[in-house]
Amino acid sequence: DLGSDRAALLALRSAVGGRTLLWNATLQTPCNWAGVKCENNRVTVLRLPGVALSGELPNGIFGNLTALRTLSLRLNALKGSIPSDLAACTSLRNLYLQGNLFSGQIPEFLFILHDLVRLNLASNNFSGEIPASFNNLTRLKTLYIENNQLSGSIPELKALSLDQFNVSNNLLNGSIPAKLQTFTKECFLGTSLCGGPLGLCPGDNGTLPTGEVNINGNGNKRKLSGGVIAGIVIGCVVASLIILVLLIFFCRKRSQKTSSVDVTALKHPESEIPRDKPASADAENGGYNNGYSVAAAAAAAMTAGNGKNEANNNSAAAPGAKKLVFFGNAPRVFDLEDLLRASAEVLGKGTFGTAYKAVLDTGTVVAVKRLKDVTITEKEFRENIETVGAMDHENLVPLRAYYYSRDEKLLVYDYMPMGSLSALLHGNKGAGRTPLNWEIRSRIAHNAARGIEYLHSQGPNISHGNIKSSNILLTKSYNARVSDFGLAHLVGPSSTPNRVAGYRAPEVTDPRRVSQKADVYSFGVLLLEILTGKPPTHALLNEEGVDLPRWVQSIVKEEWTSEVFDLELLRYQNVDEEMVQLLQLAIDCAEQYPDRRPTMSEVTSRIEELCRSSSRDDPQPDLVKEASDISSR
Ligand SMILES: Nc1ncnc2c1ncn2[C@@H]1O[C@H](COP(=O)(O)OP(=O)(O)OP(=O)(O)O)[C@@H](O)[C@H]1O
Repeated sequence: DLGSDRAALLALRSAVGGRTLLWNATLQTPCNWAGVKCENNRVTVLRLPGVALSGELPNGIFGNLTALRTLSLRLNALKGSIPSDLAACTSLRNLYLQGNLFSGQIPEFLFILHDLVRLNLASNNFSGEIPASFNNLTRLKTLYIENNQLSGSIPELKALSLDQFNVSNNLLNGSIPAKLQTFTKECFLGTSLCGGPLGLCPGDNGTLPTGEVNINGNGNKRKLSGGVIAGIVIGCVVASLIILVLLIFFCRKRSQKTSSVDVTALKHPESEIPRDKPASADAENGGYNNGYSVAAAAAAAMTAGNGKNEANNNSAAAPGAKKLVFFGNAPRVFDLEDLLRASAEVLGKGTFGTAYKAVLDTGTVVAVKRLKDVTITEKEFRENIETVGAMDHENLVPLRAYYYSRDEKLLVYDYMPMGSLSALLHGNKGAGRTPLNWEIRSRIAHNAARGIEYLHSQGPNISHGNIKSSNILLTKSYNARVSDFGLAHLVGPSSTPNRVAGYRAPEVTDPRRVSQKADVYSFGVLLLEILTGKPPTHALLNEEGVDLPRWVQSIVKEEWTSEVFDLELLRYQNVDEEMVQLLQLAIDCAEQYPDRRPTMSEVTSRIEELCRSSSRDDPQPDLVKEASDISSR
């Protein structure tokens, strides 16, 4: 009954949960505890993903939770074997244990659970062979067992009709059974398997096709004759020489080009920006230097060397180069002339150039970014900017238009009146400060995650590349929008200011070589910043400062404690479970190894899950939860 379910949950908490599961034990019913769902007075769903559970699951707990249909303990630090009394949970349909440290063989008792539909044991330390008894689980649709130490060959799984399957990164060998050969090769990589998507096995049809070497197999390579080897070596040497000659040729061409750019840059030096006050409003403080008017001068600087003059002397410019290029079908409400006449004010100087607030005659306010150090070609620039302009999501700051000429590159964005998250968190500590309670912070985190998730959904190679709190801008109602996306691809090599380093994933050694997983890292640091109220700095650059991920991890390792959280946040409420869950998510995102970080869509659904009670603008949380349950990867 519910009483014994409740007792079992509390036993689970004291065995592996420590203080991370802040379930309110004074409540008689466990049905409102985070991660718990009931039906007909029994606990049917237990989802505790990524909440730092650790240690071994003892026997005697799951034997009581016999009505469980979904059990998710993924992304924790559970070790040892799966307790055998789980066999009593015969209604179990979904079992997600991926991302733990479970070891030993895949236990036989799992095959009594005939209702299992989704089974995910990936990214653990399971060893031994894949049991043929999987054939008992005739309803199984998902079998993920990748990233383990499983050995031997894959048994025939004739009784199963799987939709999802992955055995990659195991010690498996032998041929892929016919029934599984419909899955793509990614599902088998990192093993010594052969056949199906990985190509023929030795001995299939007598021999390997001529010239084919099984790159996946370990002992399956056929010996090549001395003549063939000599041929390959000579071929490689000749090819390297040709590449070398081509490289020298292109480098020469490129250096000629660079010097011609330098000459034109001298004609329109940066010094045209008024120097009465440095044009570097502290971006970390929001960059709103009211009363500092650069007005017409800045507007002129924004378009230095172009406009009317250029019409006469820049005949090399592409057709339309003297015009603002607008995105989408929206009517052109202003043109370059209007922008020139606008009064402008410096918002701040960033990695890619200086940002201005420009107020047009019509009253329209826009933010104009004047890019510096653009070294890619015009064609590349226009292609890249088209991709940026095509992005359309309520949590992205829309890029309305751009201007490109040889000497000037301008980007026109919607102006965001409430400034940046950086300014909100670290600016104005005195009276008149917007109090940042949990509701606002968690909503900003959710909005930003959605914006980045949208970007990532546009293609595997699309990433933001510069996620940080000064690029999270706020609307009047404190909804957040992500800005500055795609700019890393628009400029050439340039030095990156120190403050970016605190957000940069450890594997990103060249700031332009960004990836979605690197974005997830930066987003993790951003979450830590939201929760701790501390700006990230880089240990190497500022020994006094905090390396946020390391600092938080060191505290969390000792004991879960309220010390990590921003005091301002704690002024409104005690540390509660959602805050701890968001902290755990932040730590997961800021994992050192990219593969261990969640994807942005996983991040969004985890935030949605934990915001459900506090956020009113949560879109269809149940749908999202179901989706994350099914794809739980
Ligand atoms: N559309 C906008 N509306 C309002 N303020 C903006 C807008 N775009 C940028 N800002 C503000 O202008 C300042 C400078 O922005 P900018 O993006 O040039 O630099 P940054 O964000 O500090 O660094 P980076 O160039 O690396 O992104 C920041 O404080 C930023 O919050």
